[in-house]
Amino acid sequence: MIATSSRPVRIGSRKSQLALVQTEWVQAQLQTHHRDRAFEVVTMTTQGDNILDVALAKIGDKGLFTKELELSMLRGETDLAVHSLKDLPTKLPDGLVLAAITEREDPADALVLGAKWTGHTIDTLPEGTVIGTSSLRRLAQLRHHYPHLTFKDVRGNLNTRLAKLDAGEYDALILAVAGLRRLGFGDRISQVLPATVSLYAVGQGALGIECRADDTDILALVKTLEHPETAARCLAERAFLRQLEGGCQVPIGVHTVIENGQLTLTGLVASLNGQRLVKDSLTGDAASAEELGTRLALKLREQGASEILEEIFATVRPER
Ligand SMILES: NCc1[nH]cc(CCC(=O)O)c1CC(=O)O
Repeated sequence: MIATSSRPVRIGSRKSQLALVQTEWVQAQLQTHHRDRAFEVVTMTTQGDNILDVALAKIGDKGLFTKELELSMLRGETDLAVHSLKDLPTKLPDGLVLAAITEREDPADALVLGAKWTGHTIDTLPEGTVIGTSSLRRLAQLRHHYPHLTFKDVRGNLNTRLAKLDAGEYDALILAVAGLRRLGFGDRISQVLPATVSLYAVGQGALGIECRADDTDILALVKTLEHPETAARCLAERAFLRQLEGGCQVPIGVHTVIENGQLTLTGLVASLNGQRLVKDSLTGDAASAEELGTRLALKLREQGASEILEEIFATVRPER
């Protein structure tokens, strides 16, 4: 007799190539850990996949890439969802939880140069070179360090962006190392940007698995994929962001390391023009990761981050 629990576990995913590669990896991992269960992938389009003509920074809404996946779990049509952790809002809808965080790829940002700039680094690119990025975080930090470069918004999936670079619309792009490597474009990386140039996005390079809070069966299945060190780092980063954000995208970057159980979190809040950067670090027990994140956020607020954030909320808060 087939038990009810042998019904396939349904994994929700976006349809983008990167999302599918990530979800299929999670599916394969779950299958290895739970050979007696069946796992199937259910794909869906999210709001963020449809809005391709508006600069992402101007869309204040949280959860653009996650909402449809969450609604499907709440309706009982899927059992879990796989997200790029950096796209998952720091506050989840009632009834859903972040059940596991998987091992992180390199969380850094990468410089991808157009063919005519081969041999250059971000430091040697001349005045007026056009850099494509759609992230306020990358924009603010790079404007700060390289005011002579020109920045231009770029949208679309990774393939589209690389095609635009190759067509000469940009001289270079800044993209996450993780996404490039996962899609087999690791050889396009010209330079991995050091923390002195660009602090990464909260959760960048890690996958977040979300499920219903009361689904003990799925919670237990998914927990087997958790990577404790990545989880501690990302929980600190997410607590930091949660304390600072106020309903729209802001230039916030982080860097985390764990050594002998001690977690060091570096965080940065920047003004949009990159002229003001507030940056500091805290070290504490990795077991109290979230508390560390919150404390660092409050510390930055005391150092001027609150003024920067208020100014940004006043400028880019979307009209509704
Ligand atoms: N915002 C888009 C996005 N969401 C996740 C990744 C890939 C990297 C990751 O897993 O963090 C990317 C692309 C990018 O930022 O270059």
